[in-house]
Amino acid sequence: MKARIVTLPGDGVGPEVTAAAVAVLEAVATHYGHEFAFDEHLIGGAAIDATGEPLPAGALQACKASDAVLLGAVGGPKWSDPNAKVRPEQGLLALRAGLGVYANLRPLTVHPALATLSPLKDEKLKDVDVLFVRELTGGAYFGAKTRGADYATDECRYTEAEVERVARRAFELARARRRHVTSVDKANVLETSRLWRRTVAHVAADYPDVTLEHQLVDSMAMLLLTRPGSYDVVVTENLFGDILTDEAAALAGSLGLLPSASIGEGRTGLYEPIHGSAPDIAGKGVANPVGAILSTALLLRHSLQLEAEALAVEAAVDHVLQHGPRSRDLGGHAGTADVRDAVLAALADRAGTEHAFFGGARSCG
Ligand SMILES: NC(=O)c1ccc[n+]([C@@H]2O[C@H](COP(=O)([O-])OP(=O)(O)OC[C@H]3O[C@@H](n4cnc5c(N)ncnc54)[C@H](O)[C@@H]3O)[C@@H](O)[C@H]2O)c1
Ligand SMILES: CC(C)[C@H](C(=O)O)[C@@H](O)C(=O)O
Ligand SMILES: [Mg+2]
Repeated sequence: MKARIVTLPGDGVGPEVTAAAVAVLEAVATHYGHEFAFDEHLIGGAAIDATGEPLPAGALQACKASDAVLLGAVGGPKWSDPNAKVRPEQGLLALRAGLGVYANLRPLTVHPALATLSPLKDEKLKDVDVLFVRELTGGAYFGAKTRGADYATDECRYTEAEVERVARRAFELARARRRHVTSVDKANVLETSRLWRRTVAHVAADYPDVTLEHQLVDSMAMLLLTRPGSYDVVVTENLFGDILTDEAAALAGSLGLLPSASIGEGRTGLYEPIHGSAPDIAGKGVANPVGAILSTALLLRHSLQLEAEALAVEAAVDHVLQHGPRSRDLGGHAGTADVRDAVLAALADRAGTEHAFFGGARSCG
């Protein structure tokens, strides 16, 4: 198949992990007979430096016209002055809103070979398979903001329609999994959470085959560490989802491991690792590219409907996590390029085996 993919490397380690992810997509195209055209644009601090804006209009236009967008990360100390008028993160929020990608899927599993890196070193880890569905285009991120001489406000606003559409996504996804949804809110305090809880319960009535439980976010933060194996699909609002998924990444062994897919009603999905620009290790060639590479698997699955190719990328990553080489965050010494090359080799092996087995018959997807 032919596909147009916009890449937005961004800042810090963003360009390093994005380059590794693009190499994997290029290899998939070669091994499986696809044509992927890549079109790189600026976002974040790099875009501010070049144009004064965190998301130039041309970049957003190119994203909207593409089949999928692959993003690295934005932000960094250079652009973090609290008095700055324009910030890299605004570019990312404008992109998410511009593409209308309201559902951010963040899968969490713990690779058995990495279990010793997790803060939980016991049986609890082996059953961990959680899909976080984070609402991505509403809440405090997008409400009105004010700043006075000695105060500031961030309005947190949700409409029923915004909650309903992300809740439906969560229930649909649960149907293809273990049919359990945990909705996380702060309904004991926040009005938006009471609207959230009521709306999710209303949606649940259309999915009698899926069980729904409600959980307050503070206790959820604890339960994620004490019984992570009890969760299937976890749906929550924007800010809670941001925080809980970094916590979840620690269970997996490193923030560098987790991928994400952001989808809406439009045809273009946005794919990015959940980590940031990691200023402390940027430019050293040591960032873990696995979160970005696994984001390409989600891109192949959700935007291009290439399930076999997505599974091949995931299997190649599994192989590398099992046998190494490992980047520093996983206790190893490998650089970004070493991990990339090992994934590419595992992918080539697998594609070779599939071709031998199927006689190349499925190579054109
Ligand atoms: N999607 C995004 O673009 C995104 C996401 C999160 C944070 N940010 C931005 O990134 C900047 C830095 O934020 P932060 O330091 O709080 O979070 P961060 O995710 O950049 O880094 C947190 C810690 O995790 C480590 N880490 C992150 N990614 C890694 C990788 N691939 N391999 C190995 N280690 C990795 C870092 O070295 C650091 O110690 C901020 O400007 C923030 O707004 C952007
Ligand atoms: C950079 C920031 C705006 C972003 C968010 O909070 O959504 C990041 O933390 C993430 O998780 O993608
Ligand atoms: Mg985050």
